[in-house]
Amino acid sequence: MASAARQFLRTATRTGTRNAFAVAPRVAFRQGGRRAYSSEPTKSSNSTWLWVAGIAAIGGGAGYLYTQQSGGVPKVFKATQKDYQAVYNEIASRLEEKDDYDDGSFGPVLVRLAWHASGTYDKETGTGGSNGATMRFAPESDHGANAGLKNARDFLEPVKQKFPWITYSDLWILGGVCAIQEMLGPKIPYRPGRSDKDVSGCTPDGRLPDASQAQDHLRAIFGRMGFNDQEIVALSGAHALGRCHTDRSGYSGPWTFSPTVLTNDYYRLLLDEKWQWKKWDGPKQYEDKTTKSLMMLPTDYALIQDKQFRPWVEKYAKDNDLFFEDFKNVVLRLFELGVPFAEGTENQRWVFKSSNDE
Ligand code: HEM
Repeated sequence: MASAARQFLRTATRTGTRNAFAVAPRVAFRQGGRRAYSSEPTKSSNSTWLWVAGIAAIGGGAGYLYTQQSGGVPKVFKATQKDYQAVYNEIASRLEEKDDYDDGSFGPVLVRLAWHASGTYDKETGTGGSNGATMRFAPESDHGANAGLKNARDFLEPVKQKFPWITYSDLWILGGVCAIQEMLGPKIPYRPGRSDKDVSGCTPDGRLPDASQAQDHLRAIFGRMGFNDQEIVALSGAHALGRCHTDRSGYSGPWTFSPTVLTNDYYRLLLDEKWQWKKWDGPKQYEDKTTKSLMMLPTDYALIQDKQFRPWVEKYAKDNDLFFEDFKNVVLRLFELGVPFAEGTENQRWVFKSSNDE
């Protein structure tokens, strides 16, 4: 099913089926009901749940200890892989159910939330990163780069209500992992262990990339997180997913014809299509000359203009398996930036079962 769906979409893109992205959500997610939730501000802090311990090797398996204050008597709950898989399954079924958003899925905006939670990391000071979930608070929630991510936080809030023992920071990253896997991307191994910080942990504005810039800026921003050229190109492949919104970033449109399925089409389209400046009142962005329905940001286009980046674009355009392998490795690192995991847990990552597994 997974490969059939991908094959269909790849064929649709190659043969120029222009309504392919209208079809994509039907392939990745089935029809479902609708409910409305709101999470802001963080009224559902884990006031009754106190995170008390890091990873504990108990009975041969990794677990997390939480206490619930119930009538003054603390009860200990040890979350295991099975418990995190249950959270994964809940996110996956909500993705399938709530298919009336954007191109038919909350998946892309969940990936963006996990990335923006992580991408504030600064290796020099050790600040920022996916530990903390400080985007729950202003000023970080109001940073221009985070416009629209309330949709993702609200989407995950009922999951937090159902599984109050999970921290927001572990949940947001699990949301990204789940979305990538459910959109037919590679399995992303996962480690829990993030704890939530208060408003004082908010990072300063300006740590996330500015799409109007070029290669020097990309190297400065991603270098600050500890990533090299190859990793910058591999991470950018996430733009196969989702779209730009004029009321968020100011930019407009999707990068590929199948924005709810992860493929290497971003690289193929970058190389194969002719790109021209879009004539409009909005910020400078590229559009494809053939259909004028796809877009590239100046930072995306920089990947084929730069001599060191371009060979990686060419490699990933030719080889989807290589892209998936490199994407898995770099996203795993991105999602763990700034997290003080307990020693000895490097080899204790979990791989969750996807709903599309055989
Ligand atoms: C290379 C530097 C990057 C820049 C300048 C950039 C910029 C942007 C912009 C301007 C948008 C549109 C936001 C909107 O209007 O809703 C966007 C969307 C998105 N970005 Fe990036 N991004 C970068 C890297 C990444 C990385 C590393 C990832 C993940 C690994 C990522 C994942 C996404 C996703 C999935 C969306 C679609 C969100 C949606 O559909 O709501 N981006 N990005």
